Amino acid sequence: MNNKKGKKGVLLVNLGTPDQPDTPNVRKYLREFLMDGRVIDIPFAQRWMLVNLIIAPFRAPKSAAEYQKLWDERGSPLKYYGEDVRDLLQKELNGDYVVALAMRYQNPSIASGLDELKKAHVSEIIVVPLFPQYASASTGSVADKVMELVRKWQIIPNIRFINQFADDPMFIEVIAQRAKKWMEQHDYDHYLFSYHGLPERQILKGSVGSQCQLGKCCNNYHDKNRYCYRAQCFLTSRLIAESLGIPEDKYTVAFQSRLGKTPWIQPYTDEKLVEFAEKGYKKVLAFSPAFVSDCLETTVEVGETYQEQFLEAGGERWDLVESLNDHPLWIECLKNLVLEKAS
Ligand SMILES: C=CC1=C(C)c2cc3[nH]c(cc4nc(cc5[nH]c(cc1n2)c(C)c5CCC(=O)O)C(CCC(=O)O)=C4C)c(C)c3C=C
Ligand SMILES: [Fe+2]
Ligand SMILES: [Fe+2]
Repeated sequence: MNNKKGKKGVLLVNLGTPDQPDTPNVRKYLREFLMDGRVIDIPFAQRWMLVNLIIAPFRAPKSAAEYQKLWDERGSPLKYYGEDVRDLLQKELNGDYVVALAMRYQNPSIASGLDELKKAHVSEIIVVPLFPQYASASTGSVADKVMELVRKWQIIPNIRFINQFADDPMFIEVIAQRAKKWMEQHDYDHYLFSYHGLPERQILKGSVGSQCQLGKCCNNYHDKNRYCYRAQCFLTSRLIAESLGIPEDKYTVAFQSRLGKTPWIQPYTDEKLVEFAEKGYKKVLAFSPAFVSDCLETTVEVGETYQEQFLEAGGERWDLVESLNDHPLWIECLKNLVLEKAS
């Protein structure tokens, strides 16, 4: 080999999606997903009973119906945009890099992505969990799985994890550009930044030295709450709002998709949207900046379910800013993260 340093590998990892939008495939996906101890962080036996006897059997048919709304001729957007982004990033990085795509749950698996990189004899692996804000249930789980697999290798290459990019200027810029298209066409009364929720205890468990007191600390992002998911969500929202000239009193940060009975981080999106209608807001533009591609949580939950609820509560217009998907600046942003270049 001429190049003594060898190629470097990039492993892009998103959450995962069912193979098909039918009940058996959704059940299989939910089982793998929710049996992850970083997602449902309770003792194994309790988790097993909750997932296998309650959530998977009852939730699977309902979720499958939602997935059918999401599916299009190319399948699940989370997967096909992942494939597009992998191919575009491979073109952008020169031949010194091999880019592989993996999903934390279901397919293509992290094991198959790592295998691809191993076969390419990469000297280093850069793992990019496709979650802008760090959470143990998403980013942490990807790192956990990669380490579980790689620790069995005879030769362990250098590995670098990109743990968050909540304030990356190019990431912010793509969302702002997508939003401008809507803002040029409509005069919105209010803007909503809706993020995937988390059980409160998961944030508190990561709060070293108890610096994170939910609701009190998250507006202020600093080195001690750097990995507080809620604080990062506020940070992303503030940066997008600043970039679009949206004043503080015209936007709200909220959290969606709670599961189970324990408290999740607040405020809750479904409660906020009713409050918006009660306050007389007629036109709302929603952002989903926890997701890099359109998926069930964005297109169906925010774009359809919350839209219906807002209109029923008296609102007149509810639009959703598309995710980063295959935007050229998003590919540029990933390239910079991999090359450790400032955006
Ligand atoms: C921002 C990243 C995500 C975090 C953090 C996260 C935590 C988390 N999720 C659940 C439960 C469910 N999430 C579901 C779908 C889903 N979640 C994310 C991302 C994060 N989840 C995405 C991108 C998706 C959509 C995937 C797709 O195929 O489009 C689902 C399945 C759908 C449903 O039945 O509603 C569940 C369940 C928990 C419990 C949790 C943290 C504790
Ligand atoms: Fe989720
Ligand atoms: Fe916090």
